[in-house]
Amino acid sequence: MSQSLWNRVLERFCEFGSEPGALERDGILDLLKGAVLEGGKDGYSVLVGSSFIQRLVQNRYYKDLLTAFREVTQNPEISFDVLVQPENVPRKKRKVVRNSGPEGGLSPGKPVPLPLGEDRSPSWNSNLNPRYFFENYVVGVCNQFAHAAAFAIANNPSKAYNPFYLFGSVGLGKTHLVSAIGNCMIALYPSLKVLYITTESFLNEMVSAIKFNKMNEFRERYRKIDVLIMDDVQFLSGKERTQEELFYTFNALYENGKQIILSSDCMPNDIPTLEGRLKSRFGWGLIADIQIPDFETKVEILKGKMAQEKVDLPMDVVYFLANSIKSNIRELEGAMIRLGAYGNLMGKPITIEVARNLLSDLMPLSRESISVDRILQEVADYFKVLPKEIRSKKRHKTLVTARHVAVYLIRELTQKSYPEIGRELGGRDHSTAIYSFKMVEEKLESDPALTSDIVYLKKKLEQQG
Ligand SMILES: Nc1ncnc2c1ncn2[C@@H]1O[C@H](COP(=O)(O)OP(=O)(O)OP(=O)(O)O)[C@@H](O)[C@H]1O
Repeated sequence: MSQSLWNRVLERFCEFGSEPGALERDGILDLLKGAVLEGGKDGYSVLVGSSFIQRLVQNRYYKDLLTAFREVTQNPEISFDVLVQPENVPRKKRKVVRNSGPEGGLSPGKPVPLPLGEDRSPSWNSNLNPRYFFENYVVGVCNQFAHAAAFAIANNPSKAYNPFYLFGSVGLGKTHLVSAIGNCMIALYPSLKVLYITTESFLNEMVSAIKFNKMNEFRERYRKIDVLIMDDVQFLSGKERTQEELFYTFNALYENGKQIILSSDCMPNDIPTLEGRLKSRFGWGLIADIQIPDFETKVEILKGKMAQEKVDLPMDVVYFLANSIKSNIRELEGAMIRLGAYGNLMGKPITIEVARNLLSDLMPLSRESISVDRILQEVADYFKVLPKEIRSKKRHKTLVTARHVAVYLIRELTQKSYPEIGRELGGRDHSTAIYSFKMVEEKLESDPALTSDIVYLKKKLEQQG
């Protein structure tokens, strides 16, 4: 009953969508759909998944939600609290952790009501993607430093590090992290004017302002920002006029103590034809990078994305993806979505074989760069036997297991067909190779020891290329 009331409130809330802040609202909806409405005559509580969402709702959406709530219930007196629902929050702490939100101290515990704010609805469109926040950003060795810096900046705008320059190669989570800073800031400090803009949009706005003789308005708009988040500044390369305009914007903001956050795919010095004065300014504060994630971080990211997108893949397929897609998280995510869609549309279980066939375009490199001899050597070392024994006809237990594992890894990590694998393994028949592969594939579901053997060996082979 309460939940259907909540859904009606959300429907009404959506209808306020043409006002400033509508973009954020579209994203906040996803977060709010997971909330639970409790209560009755004396008042209602909305239980949300984390203190971050609590703050976001409280500081930015409360007034509109309350209006929607009152309209739907036709009760102008009614109100609700926003509480954190403890069991909705991930508790696991491991080497790779999903962050529990800003301020460290905002970690979930017993429900914490916040004082109801006065009207603090947004009148400023930050242009931030509301799906990117600290809580769904997985922290691993690859991004620990960048994350810590981002977190500090989010909590102390303009005081911690200014400017903050984040770089890393394609699809490694730069936009996610800089957006998380912005989203956290507007949750903690609702009156801050945070603006996220891509370098391309900045350029387009400027070109249009020049065309329509509106440069004063353009400059005015950028001078009144408290936090400028500019994504992909490598695209400044070769754009002299844009560089010049950004230089003036940068100076005005910096001199007024405003926070500047920049992301790029390389260090300032490596952006071709970037003016020296911008190069040096970009490095005035803190430069941090995001590196290629390790296997565990990729698995953790995949698990988070699967939960978010409601995709259910078996763990061996998750390991397979994390192992095969080397460096681009966007590709990893795309692969997961593709497999999820295939599973839904075809109604078939997703196996490693299916994944390999569907995603062959994403993983050609890993399948070409590892030789059969290397795989046999690694497997032999691991099981303390010799490669020639794996190829032999001998059938004692360790050798049989090593042979099955070798077949499985060759099939996974190379382009070899089953007949070729059979030949490589001492002239065996292709049906023997298929049997070995299937044996391992089936056992992976139920045999943790075998799974960890495979994961270890794959990781080792892939790392050394
Ligand atoms: N550590 C992480 N935790 C959770 N999700 C991540 C992480 N790193 C990347 N992602 C996800 O990967 C996808 C790509 O990330 P994002 O767009 O931020 O990358 P980028 O570095 O800005 O890419 P580009 O260089 O193309 O601009 C996003 O969906 C993002 O949520």
